[in-house]
Amino acid sequence: MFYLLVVIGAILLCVYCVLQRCNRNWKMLREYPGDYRLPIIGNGLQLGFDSEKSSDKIFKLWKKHGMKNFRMTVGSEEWLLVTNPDDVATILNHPTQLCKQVERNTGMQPLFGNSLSTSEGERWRLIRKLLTPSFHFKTLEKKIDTVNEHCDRLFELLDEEDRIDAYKYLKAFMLDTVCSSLMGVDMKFLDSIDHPYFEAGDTAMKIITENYFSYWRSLPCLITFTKLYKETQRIAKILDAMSNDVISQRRKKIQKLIEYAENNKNHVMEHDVLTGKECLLDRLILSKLYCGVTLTEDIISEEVKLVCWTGHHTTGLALSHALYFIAKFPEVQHKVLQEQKLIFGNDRFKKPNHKEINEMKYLEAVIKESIRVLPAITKISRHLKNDLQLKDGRVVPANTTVVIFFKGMYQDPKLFTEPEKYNPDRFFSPIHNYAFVPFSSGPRNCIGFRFAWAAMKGLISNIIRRYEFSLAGPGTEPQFVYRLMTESSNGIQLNIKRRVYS
Ligand code: HEM
Repeated sequence: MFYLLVVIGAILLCVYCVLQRCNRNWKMLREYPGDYRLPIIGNGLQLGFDSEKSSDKIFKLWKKHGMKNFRMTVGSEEWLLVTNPDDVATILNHPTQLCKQVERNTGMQPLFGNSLSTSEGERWRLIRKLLTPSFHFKTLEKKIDTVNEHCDRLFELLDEEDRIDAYKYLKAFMLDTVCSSLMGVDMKFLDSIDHPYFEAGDTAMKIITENYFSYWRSLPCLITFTKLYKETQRIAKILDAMSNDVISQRRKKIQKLIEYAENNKNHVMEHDVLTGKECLLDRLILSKLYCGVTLTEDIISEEVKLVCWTGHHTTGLALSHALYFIAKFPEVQHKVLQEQKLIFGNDRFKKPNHKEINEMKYLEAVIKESIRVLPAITKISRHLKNDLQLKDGRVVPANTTVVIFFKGMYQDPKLFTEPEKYNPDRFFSPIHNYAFVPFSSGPRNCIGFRFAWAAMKGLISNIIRRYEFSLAGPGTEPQFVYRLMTESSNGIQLNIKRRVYS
């Protein structure tokens, strides 16, 4: 009887503590605008049941609450949606608030395990440190050479076409570039643009978005009976097969290189495997050499899967969207071309180098404006481990999910005048340093941002001197959907014609 009373007492104490804590959190959160919350589901119904439309609904709520930071309760989780750039700076630059949102991680983990983008603590620190040298700016010149090489292969295909779905070609181009530059293998995806990996990669994005907005996702007993679960298993197998293929091809190459080095002792230090900067996969496979820890096969496979998918999907979308706007606005296309002529004269075939890529300021503004209008990633997040004070003195309590809502920020007239207009020139006027951070910032920013810029500017520089682009015409206008990334459900259909220089 005594023990029973102790147990009941302990349970009551716990309940009391939880209620107290919620109450404390709620007192802090209700300082922000937001709607009335229903018991258990909170404001969940306001997101609806179609995950593809949830981001649009959040956008409408943001407008309703004065285009300012606002709160929502989704199931049992508290969200603060942030669009104030001063607050974005505080959050992203925080040295210890580095955990990602629980909902997003639950969405990604079935496909990408506990890889760099979802992990925290020791695992995240170890892998981040191990992979960072592969993205160092000193490695860029070589990466640009790889971009140029794959452009040649891409143009052999485009020369045969007069109309393309840019997604198909540019995702394959990016995946080949990622595999060659970072994995040290030539996978030749451009030779099979209908490879099942691409359908799997697209479906992965839908699954992550659906998981993100499904309240019942954290009940595994319910999930295992759903169609979504079976689909997730199917996609996971395809993504696994691709990364395992990449790893086994590189392992064979490493083996050959080591044998060669053993037989030719003078050449040992000359090879990439032993200088170890460029090839990300070598750093994973030979991790003992670089960080003193041997990684398991599972860890290597998860990291390769993540880098291949995220590296080609985000950049492939951003590139396609930039070409879409270039095709839609002939005056923008003309200015991009003029800038190329200033750099290369009338040479349509000169491959750009790092210095020339840095000179392409107008092209950079075009890509930025394309990402602003169609955010490659619509939101990023941090799950707060401790209370966090924002600039106006209000405190966001621990356990809140802070969602940096890019889609809202980029449409905020306080930050971008006439935000509905596509106007690359706006990037030549001063803007708040944290009003536009598509690659995030601070200790957990996008590890691949330099590579992404080099690939995007390198590809467009090559392609725009070779072809003219226009929209494919009535009935083909892209239907944009705001998943965790912005995508068109019917691709990006463009007319393409060999360019004649006047
Ligand atoms: C236009 C292209 C790209 C965009 C817009 C983009 C954007 C982002 C953003 C917003 C994040 C989240 C950062 C955060 O939560 O603070 C991220 C993370 C990441 N990105 Fe990118 N990215 C792009 C290309 C790439 C490429 C080319 C690679 C690699 C080849 C890459 C690899 C990663 C990885 C591994 C992470 C996780 C980093 C971590 O959590 O430590 N991304 N990216």
